[in-house]
Amino acid sequence: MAYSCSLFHSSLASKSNFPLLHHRNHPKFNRPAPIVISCSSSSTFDPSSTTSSSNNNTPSPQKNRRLADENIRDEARRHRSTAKNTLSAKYVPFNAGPDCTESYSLDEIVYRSRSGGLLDVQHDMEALKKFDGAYWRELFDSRVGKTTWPYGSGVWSKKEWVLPEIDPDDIVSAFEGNSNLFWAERFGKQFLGMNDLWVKHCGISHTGSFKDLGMTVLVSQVNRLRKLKRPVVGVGCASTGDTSAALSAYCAAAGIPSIVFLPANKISIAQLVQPIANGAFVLSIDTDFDGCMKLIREVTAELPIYLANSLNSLRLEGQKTAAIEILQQFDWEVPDWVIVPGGNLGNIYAFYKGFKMCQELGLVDRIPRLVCAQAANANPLYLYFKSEWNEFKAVKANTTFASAIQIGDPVSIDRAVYALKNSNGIVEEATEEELMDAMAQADSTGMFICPHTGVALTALMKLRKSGVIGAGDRTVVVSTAHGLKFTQSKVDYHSKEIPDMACQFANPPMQVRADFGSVMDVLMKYLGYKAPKH
Ligand SMILES: Cc1ncc(COP(=O)(O)O)c(C=O)c1O
Ligand SMILES: N[C@@H](CCOP(=O)(O)O)C(=O)O
Repeated sequence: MAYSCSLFHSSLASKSNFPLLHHRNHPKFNRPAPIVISCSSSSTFDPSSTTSSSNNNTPSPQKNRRLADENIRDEARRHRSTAKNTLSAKYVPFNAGPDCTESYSLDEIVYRSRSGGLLDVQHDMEALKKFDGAYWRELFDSRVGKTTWPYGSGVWSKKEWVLPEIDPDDIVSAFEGNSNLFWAERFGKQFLGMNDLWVKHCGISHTGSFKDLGMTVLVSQVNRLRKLKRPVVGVGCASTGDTSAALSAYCAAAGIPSIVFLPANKISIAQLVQPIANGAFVLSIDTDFDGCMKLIREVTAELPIYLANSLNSLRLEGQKTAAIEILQQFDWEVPDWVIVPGGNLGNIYAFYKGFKMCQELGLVDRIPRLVCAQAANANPLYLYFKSEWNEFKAVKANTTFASAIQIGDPVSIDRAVYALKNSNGIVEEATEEELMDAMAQADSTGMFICPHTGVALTALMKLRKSGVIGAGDRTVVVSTAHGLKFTQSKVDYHSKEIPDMACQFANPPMQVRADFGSVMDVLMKYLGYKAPKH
C-alpha cells in the first residue's frame, strides 16, 4: 500500500550535518520547498532510507516496496543511509558532576565506574537538540505499528535515543514495546472514584514482562560485540524469573549462549520453564535473589560472561522507552502520576530518564510525579524514604507473593533515589493482604494482573485515600508482568488457602453434582431468582 508523502530535497541533507535527513514540515529549518514523491508507509521518516529515496525523485509507487525475495533486514540494509551518523552515546559515571572526564565506549565491557559506582548511558544531547521536540514527536509517531526493521519495535522506534550507533543488522528484536495503555474505567470508578486511571501493560509482551524492553538492547549490543570479536562467550544474569526469561529468549533468537542463576524454589513454575524451554543453562541455587546477584557479579568478573542485570546501564536505555511511549499514547500530554513497582530499582530510574529526556528535548514541558511501590516484605527503599533519605540499609527480603520484587539489596538504589528526588516522588508499600486484595479487585474488573501490579495499585489506593492523588489526576499504573506467569498466587487466593489472609475478594468455583436439579438450585440461588408459583 503506497501513499503520498512529502520529503525534503536532498540538498538539505548534503548541507546539514544532521544524521536524520528525512523530516517534513519541520519549523526549525528554512529549506527548499518539499518535493512530493510516493513512498511506502514503511519508509516514511526512516532515517536509514535517505539514500534510496533522496537519490531518485521519480514518483514510483513501488520504489520503496520490499522486493519479493527480500526479508525486512535486507530491506533495511538496502535503505541504509550513507550519511554520517552524528548521534552518539557513551558510558559515564552515574550522576557525575560536570567536571568528570571519565567515560567509556559502549563497545567496552564495563559495568562500574573507576570508583565502583554505577554507570549511566549518556547521549550527546547537543546533537539530539539540533532537532526540536516537534521533529522527534513526529518521527516517533510515524513508526508506530509498522513492520519496518527495526523501527516497528517500540524500543527501536526510538533508536536515536537508545543506541544511535548500532547497525540495524546487529539488532535482536521481537518487535517488543508498543504495549497497550488500558483505561481502567471500572476499577477507577468503583474502587477509587477516578475517571482518568490507566494501566500500562508492559507485561503483555514477548516473554511476559517489561524486561524485554531492556533485553533487546543488551542482547543487540552483545551481538555487536561478538561480531567485533570481543571476548563474550555468553550472557548471564541473576533473576527472580523475568530477567532470566527475557535474556534466554533474546539470546536464543540470536544464537548466543545464556546462563541464568535462579534462587531455588522462589520463582513461579511459568517463569522457571521459560529459560529451560529457550535452551539457557539454568542454575537453581540454594539462596535468595540477593545471593544469586552477588554470585553472578563474582562470576562475570572472572569469566567472559556478559552481565545482563540492570546493573548494566544498557538495559535501562530500552526500559526508558516505556515512559516515552506513555507520553506518545497520551498524544504527548503529561500524566500527573506514574506508579512503578520496585525491586532491584532499575526501572523507576528508567522511567525517570525517559520522561526527563522528553522534557529536555522539548517533546513535553514537564515530567510526572513518580511513585515507587514496594512489597512490605522487601521494602529497603520504602524504609529509606521514611527515614527522609537519612540512612539506607539493605534488608533480608522475606517471602512475598510479589516474588519478582523479593529483593533486599537493590543494585540501583542510587538511581532510584535520584529519580524520586528529581520528580518530587514518593515511595509506598503494600502488605501481602493488601497486594493480593488489590490484584483480585483489579482482576474482577476485567484485568488479569501480576502481584507486583497489585503492589502498585495498593500504593495508588493509599495515596488516593490520603488525598495525595486527587480524583481527577491522570494516573498511570505500570503493570510489569503478565498475570499468567503468576497463576498459582491467584489459585491460592481464590481457594482461600492463604494462612492469616481473609481473601475477601475470593471467587472460588462452586462444586456441584452433575444433575439438572442441583445445577438449577445453585443457579437460582446465585441469581436470587425464585421460580414463579403456578
Ligand atoms: C514483574 C516485575 N515487576 C517489577 C520489578 C521491579 O523492577 P526493578 O527491579 O527494575 O525495580 C521486577 C524485577 O525486579 C519484575 O520482574
Ligand atoms: N525482577 C528481576 C530482578 C532482577 O532485576 P534486573 O532488572 O536487575 O535484572 C528479575 O526478573 O530477575
